[in-house]
Amino acid sequence: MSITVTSVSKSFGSHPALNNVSLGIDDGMFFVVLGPSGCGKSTLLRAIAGLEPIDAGEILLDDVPVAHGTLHVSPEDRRVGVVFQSYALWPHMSVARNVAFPLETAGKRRPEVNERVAECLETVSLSQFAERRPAALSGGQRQRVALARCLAQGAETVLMDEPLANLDPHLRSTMEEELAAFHKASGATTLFITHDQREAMALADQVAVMWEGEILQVAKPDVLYQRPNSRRVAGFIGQSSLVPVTVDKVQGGSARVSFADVFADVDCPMTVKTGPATLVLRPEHLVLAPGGSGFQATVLRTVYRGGSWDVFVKVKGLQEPLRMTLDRRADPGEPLHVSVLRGWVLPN
Ligand SMILES: Nc1ncnc2c1ncn2[C@@H]1O[C@H](COP(=O)(O)OP(=O)(O)OP(=O)(O)O)[C@@H](O)[C@H]1O
Repeated sequence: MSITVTSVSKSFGSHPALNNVSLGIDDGMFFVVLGPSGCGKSTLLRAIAGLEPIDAGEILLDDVPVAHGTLHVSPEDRRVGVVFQSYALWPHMSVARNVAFPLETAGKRRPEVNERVAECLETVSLSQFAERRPAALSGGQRQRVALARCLAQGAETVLMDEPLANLDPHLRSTMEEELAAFHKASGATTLFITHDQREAMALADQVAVMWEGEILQVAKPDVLYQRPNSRRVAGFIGQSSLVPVTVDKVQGGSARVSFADVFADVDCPMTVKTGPATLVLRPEHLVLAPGGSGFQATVLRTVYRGGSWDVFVKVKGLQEPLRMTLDRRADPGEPLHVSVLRGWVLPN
């Protein structure tokens, strides 16, 4: 099922939770909405599910309007499954019954239901808890029951609101793999909401970065990382140093830039012109230069990351330190020779 959101706005009192939001999700896509707490992610998901009426704009499912003007198609008639952060389980039913319930109400036969429930509980590693009540489960386990229920329904479109939020890191990455495998096997269009950029990068075909009710950029994860369209996206996705530079020369998608006494050839959007600009340097864009080449930098502080060190270096003429990753220890005060391998000039 494809999802098209066009110029959707929604306010709570005078607070705009969604401000002119537009996005297109193709049939079968794994689409992640990424943004900090309170930016409007859940409101967007609820609007698509039909749980929140919108003030303006239009929402189409498979090119059919479900919200527009006075039209508001009810959630039951939108054929989308929703997994919430708060698990919404029936407390008086066992785990297995919670998962089976939507299949039973859809009129599936008992052997088929049992088989499907067993499969889905296996997927979320909860087979041994099938007869427990939700109250006797941990938060993470309840979340997995909610996921299993959604998987069991085989919904054509699944909307997930931070479904992995309460899981410990190990289980979280297992569940990420399960979700990716489920998505591949089912082909269900998936809208996944998270504030965790690592999760977004791992799962998404496309990521929309959201900030204060607006969509800042929609792109594939690698494009978002390598070619952010603004300081905000560059700062929100991955680690970066934002360096004020002068663009001296532009040719196609590359630019020669200078800052302090440093010259570097980097990537840039076609729209960039010569003059002042901001350069995004990821830690891996900076490397130790061989044999005293490159420019001089002094180590300010280091943080051990298990196998590598985050190193913050001071460069004469730059106000902010640059961040790089080294595979050896470097001590504060140590002089380094550094060169710029790559970089990305932000659009003006
Ligand atoms: N029913 C409501 N009444 C009033 N304000 C609301 C309501 N629902 C959401 N808001 C406000 O709208 C804004 C967006 O909320 P929303 O839940 O969509 O954010 P979010 O990005 O999903 O946050 P989180 O990651 O913390 O769940 C917030 O400022 C929130 O306080």
